[in-house]
Formats: sequence, C-alpha cells, structure tokens
Amino acid sequence: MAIILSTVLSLVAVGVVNFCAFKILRAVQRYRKLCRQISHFPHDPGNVFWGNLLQHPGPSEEGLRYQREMVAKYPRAYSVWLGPFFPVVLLTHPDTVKTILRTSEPKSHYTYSLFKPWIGDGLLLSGGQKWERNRCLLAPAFHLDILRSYLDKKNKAADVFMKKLKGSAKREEYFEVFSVVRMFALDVILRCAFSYDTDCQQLGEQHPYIRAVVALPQMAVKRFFQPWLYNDWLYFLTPSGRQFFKHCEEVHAVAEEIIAKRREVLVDEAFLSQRLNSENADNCKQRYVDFLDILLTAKDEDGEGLTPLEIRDEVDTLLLAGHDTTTSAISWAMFSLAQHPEIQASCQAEVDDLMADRQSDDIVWEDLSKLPYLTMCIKETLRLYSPVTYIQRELTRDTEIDGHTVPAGCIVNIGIYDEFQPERFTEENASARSPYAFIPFSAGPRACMGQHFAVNEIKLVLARMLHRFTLVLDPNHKVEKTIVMKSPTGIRMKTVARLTEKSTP
Ligand code: HEM
Repeated sequence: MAIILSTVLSLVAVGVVNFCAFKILRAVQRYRKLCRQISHFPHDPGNVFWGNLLQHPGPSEEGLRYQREMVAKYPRAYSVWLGPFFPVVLLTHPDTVKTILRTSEPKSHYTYSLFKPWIGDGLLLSGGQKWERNRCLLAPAFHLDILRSYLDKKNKAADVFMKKLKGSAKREEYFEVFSVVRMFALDVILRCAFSYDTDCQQLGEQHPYIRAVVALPQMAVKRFFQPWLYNDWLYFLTPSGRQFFKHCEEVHAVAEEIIAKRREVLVDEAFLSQRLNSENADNCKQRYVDFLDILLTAKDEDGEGLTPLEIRDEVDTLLLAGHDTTTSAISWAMFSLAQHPEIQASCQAEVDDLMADRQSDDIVWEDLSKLPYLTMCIKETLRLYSPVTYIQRELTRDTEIDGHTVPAGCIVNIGIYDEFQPERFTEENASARSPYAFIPFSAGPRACMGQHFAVNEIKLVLARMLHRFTLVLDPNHKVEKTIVMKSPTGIRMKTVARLTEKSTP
C-alpha cells in the first residue's frame, strides 16, 4: 500500500515538475519572441534590469526636451523597455499613428485606471461593446443644435470671468492664470453638463465640491509618476491615497444628488406635458436641455437606458474631460498671445471688427466662424501646448506597424504634439498635411467627443477677453513647462483695459 502511495505521489510530483517546466519554457519562448519582435523597432540601448526607465528626466522641462529629441531621432517609431519585462512602442509619425488610431483598441489599463475610482467605466475608460453602445447614446449630447444652445451658458460664465478681469485690471495686479481660468472652465462644464450653478468663480476652492474636483486630477497625475502606488490598496495606505478616495466619495455624492433631483424634474415634466398637452409641453421645452437630460433619457435600440451608475460615471467623465483640458488650452493660448504682442494685436483687430457697433459683448453662434485668425492661433496653441500629450493603447491582437509586428498585449504610446506660427493653419497649408499630423483631440473612432464644445468655449472666451483687454506677462516670472502641459510655476500676467472698454459688464 505504501509503495503504491509513494509511486502515485512520485508520479504527481513528476507531473507537477513537468507542468511547471513546460509553463516556464513557454514563458521563456514567448519572452524571447517578444524581445525579437520589439528589437525590430529602433531604440536606445538600455540596462538589463531597468531598461530605459532611468533615461527619462521626469515630468520637467528637461523631460519635455528629451521627448522632443527622441521624436527627432526616431521620426517614425521607437521602442523603450520600462524594466526587463515591459516594452512600450512609441509612435511618432502620422503614418504609424494612423495604424492604431483607426482601430478601437482599448486604452491601456496601466495609466488610465488611475482615474477609475473617480470616473468609473465612463466613455473615456470603457472599451468593447459597452463603449460602443454608450458612445452612440451620448452622441446627441454633442449635436450642433445642443452645442448652439450652450453658447448662452458660456456667455453667462464669461460675464463673470470678464468682471473678475476688469477688477484685476483696475488694481493693476498680476494674477496666476491657470487657477482663474480653471474656475471659468469648471463653471462652464457644470452649467452645461447639469445646469449646476455653484458660484465657483467667486467662491473658488472654498466650495468643497470644487476643491475635490480641482484636487483629483492633480493627485492622479502625481500618482502616475509613483508606479509603486498603482495598486489601490497600497495607495489607500498613504495619506494622499485616503484623501483621493475621500474626494471621490464627495464628488460622487454631489453627482448622485443632482441626478436624483433631475429625475424628479423629468418625471414632473413628462407628467405635466401629458396632462396639459401642447401649451405646457412647450413651456417645459423652455428649460435648457443639458448633458444630464440626454443621459437620463437616452435609450438604445432595445429600449434600454443607462443604469444609475453608468449615468454617474458619464457625468464625472464629462466633468474631468470637459474642464481640465480646456483650462490648459485657454491658459496657454493667453500665454502665447501675451508672448507675441503683434499676433495678439491682429486677433484684437479681428474681434474689434466683428464687435463694431454692438451693444452686447456676447459671442453668438454665427460669430464663431468669423474669427479665422483667432482660430489659427487656437490651433497653434493646441499643437504647441497640447493639453493631452500622449495617448496609450493596449493591443488585443498582433498588429503590423511599419512592416514589423507588435504582439498582442503590448502597450503602444501615441505622442501628440517649436515657434508659435499660426500661419501653418491657413486653409492651403492645412490641406497639404496628413490629418494624423495634428491630433490634439486624437482621431478615429475614439476621438474626443467634446472637440467642438471645447473649441467654441475657447474661441468665445478669448474673443471676449481680447476685445476688452490686452494680456501682459509678468516680466519677473519664469514660466516652466512639463510633459503634462501644466506649469509647475504657473503663468502670471495682468490684463490692461483697452479703449473699447465700456461701463459693462
Ligand atoms: C481643449 C480641450 C480638449 C482636448 C485637447 C481634448 C482631448 C481629448 C483626447 C486627446 C481624447 C482621447 C483620449 C484617449 O484616447 O485616451 C479625448 C477623449 C474624450 N474627450 Fe476630450 N478634449 C478636450 C475637451 C473635451 C470636452 C470639453 C469634453 C466634454 C464636454 C470632452 C470629452 C471627451 C470624451 C467623452 C472623450 C472620450 C471619447 C471616447 O473614448 O470615445 N473633451 N479628448
């Protein structure tokens, strides 16, 4: 009996050893194949243990310079190893970028999941069928008719902003640009996403909700450079991790309250319009339709709407995607115009012509297409200071790039991003360029949904600002840039009232 038992045990042990050896052999084969495939892409030599990890100078101006040098050195694509097992292929040419952007390959979970506790499985992070369905459901929220109706809300937020600029012009004081612009951008998205009037431009970060919304993206970006804290449990053990999750709860609680209140209003409106027919139905339509109305009423072809959690995720996604990027774009546009007074003067002349003999400072829908030079300046800002500097995808299948195979499971980076020169965006210059050469809003099926919303907002606020003020940089302040296109030192400038200044607003 003992012999049988020991024979069985020996057989099991041999089986286990063989199985492990087989697995290890397969892993080694796969690893060697991966190394061979990745080595076809040009690369800098790396260390056996940490690859090219220590060659990047980090999130600083130097880091930005390093990235530009790598693009110049490897103008189509190159590879780096982040440690011994983790290769990344970086695409730097419109042709190579196109290969990936034309597909719906999912976002890489390494980077994007840092935002998951806040924005959940909303459009920015979701993939597959869920993303496809929800992108279709949300598309009406970005229809031109809806975007047109938002201009009124944007003008109202700009009224408050201009009043603040007027005050600081009177006091002749320099102010930090990102922080003031952020409050304007938040005000716009809160009004448009769920008609939420927070007074945030006055209260600033005294408002707990605003404090949380401002802190969350900054904390997520900081965590990005601390890979040892990528695990949620480990992150939660740190004070900043606990603060991050607390802010997430605060933001979710406000979103849920707003959603619940709007549900009641929608039920009441449906009830009213049913009972009182067209007269009251028309009255109901007087209220602005905002993103939240569309999220709450959207139905797919099976008549299924979004679940409460999906609605909250989309609200939080729109809030993040809709304010952080526009803050960056407006701030750098102000910086670039202040840095180039002759270009600023040309924009002012264009806006003055448009606004001549007008009583109101409001920018109306038809105005947006009548500011070609300002539009070129905005595009040039988005190219030079692209708010999103790179996009990541995780391949689900072997993919041919530039004649070489990048294996499934590999991470691919797409860089989005010299002298401020708006003329490169004249119609003739633009038509000669590949559509994948200028992609601040990405391109293909996963391109930015809020592109027109954002450009309208940027154009409106710059036109109104330039009509009334001249932007002047603080000569004693050095503006530093980083790879996430925020400035660690901020931008300091003052506004000088122009002769066009009336007693309004
Ligand atoms: C200057 C402003 C903006 C820039 C530069 C920008 C840029 C981008 C980029 C590069 C992506 C692709 C991200 C990726 O693939 O990982 C993206 C996605 C997205 N953006 Fe924007 N964005 C801006 C403003 C907005 C605004 C105002 C909204 C909403 C109101 C918005 C909503 C979205 C959404 C929902 C997605 C996800 C689309 C999808 O995956 O299907 N964005 N944006």
